[in-house]
Amino acid sequence: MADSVPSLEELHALPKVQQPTYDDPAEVERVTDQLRHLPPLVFAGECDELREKLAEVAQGRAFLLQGGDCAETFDTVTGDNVKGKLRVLLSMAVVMTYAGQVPVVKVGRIAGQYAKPRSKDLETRGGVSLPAYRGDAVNGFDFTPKARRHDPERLLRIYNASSATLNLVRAFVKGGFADLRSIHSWNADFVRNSNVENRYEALADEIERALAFMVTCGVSDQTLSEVDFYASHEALLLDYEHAMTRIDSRSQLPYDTSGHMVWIGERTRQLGGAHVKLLASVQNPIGIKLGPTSTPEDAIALADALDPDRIPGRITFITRMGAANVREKLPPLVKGIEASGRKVVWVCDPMHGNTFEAANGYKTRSYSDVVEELNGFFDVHDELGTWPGGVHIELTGDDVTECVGGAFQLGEADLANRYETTCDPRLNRNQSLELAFMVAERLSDGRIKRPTLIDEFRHLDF
Ligand SMILES: O=C[C@H](O)[C@H](O)COP(=O)(O)O
Ligand SMILES: C=C(OP(=O)(O)O)C(=O)O
Ligand SMILES: [Mn+2]
Repeated sequence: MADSVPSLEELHALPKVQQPTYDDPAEVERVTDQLRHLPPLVFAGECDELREKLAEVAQGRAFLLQGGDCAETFDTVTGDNVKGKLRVLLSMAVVMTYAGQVPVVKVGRIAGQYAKPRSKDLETRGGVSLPAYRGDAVNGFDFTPKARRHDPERLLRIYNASSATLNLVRAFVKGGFADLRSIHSWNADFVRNSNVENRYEALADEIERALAFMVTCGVSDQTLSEVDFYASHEALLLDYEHAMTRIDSRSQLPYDTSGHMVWIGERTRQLGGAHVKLLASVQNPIGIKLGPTSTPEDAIALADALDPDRIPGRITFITRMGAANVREKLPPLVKGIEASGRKVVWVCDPMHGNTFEAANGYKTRSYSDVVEELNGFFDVHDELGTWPGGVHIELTGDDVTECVGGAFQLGEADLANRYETTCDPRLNRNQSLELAFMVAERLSDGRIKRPTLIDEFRHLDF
């Protein structure tokens, strides 16, 4: 990649948006100095490995599942919470791999997703205005002046929280939890009688039979017991991401070691801006969010700025058009990039273009809009002959009530029951698994000649 890492001063001199306003620069410097001396959270070789897997996705030989919280919080860095997110992601991946018949690259919005861009700088309640909550990396969720102060010390806390999370994720995925032979137990405490559960259990039974056969044939134990799982987040806070950027001792090249994959958000992807400049200088695979106002020229210019050498797997475009826009807005972008000769990963984020406020004031999304955008995404790629490379989902392993619809037909009145997100509404575990079946169905459409598993499940009445 072309650029060397800019100094922090150079970065801050560039146009930048969505940054904290700290009141004591000396405090920020003390914190970033400490961060610079702490060990990297990820190893450069792992970032390369993920980039190579994403290159396979770009070629249409694999599919990306990227998912997790909108905003991780310090309070939810617990064993149960991390396990819950991991098991829903692993279950989704199994459904997509087996029913969709495609290898799935697994990436969490996890171990670093602590900073949020916001539409408004201030939040007003009962006539009182305070700084908006910008994620635990910046300030606290409580509506008090003390909590809402932008506190640089929090950057050290996100380092520690990310480190604890990643440590557990690594232990789970390499230490036996992800063993394919225990897929039944990942969802052992499903809500009984759910149609999603029936489908999952039927699929798990079939996989168990297939695994028994593979073991008999001599497939190695390690293949079944370990998975590769990667961490990603939005690289929003320039001070933090810059402090976590290190030179790889093997290659002498810079990597942002705060996560394996980092992405640039819809609000911070200005050409010539600080975020693009910083991420252009590191070797990690990079995501770029593209909303409905993006033009093909924007997409091409961003790809050129971030990937002048056209390194396979480097660029993932995460499109978030909204269900009503995707069929009109996505094709010009895909055509433009294809015409430029690039092979990128195209991922659908069916969440961020479909947010609305329910009558009772909750920020929510409808499961049917999510499915509608995904269907539009698959249809567009079918028509253009390009590969629909993956999905990017805000989800949780808990049975929260934040998005309406889905198998249990959650209504707006149900939102109050378990609305726990501090930012955007997430799919709960059942909605997430239901979505995985929908995606698997689209992936296997017309590609698998034998009667599909989905056909076999039809009698289950879902
Ligand atoms: O994921 C993030 C949100 O979409 C973003 O922070 C904007 O949310 P807001 O409109 O509530 O500020
Ligand atoms: C803020 C987010 O998305 P976007 O940049 O697409 O709005 C997000 O992914 O949480
Ligand atoms: Mn979000």
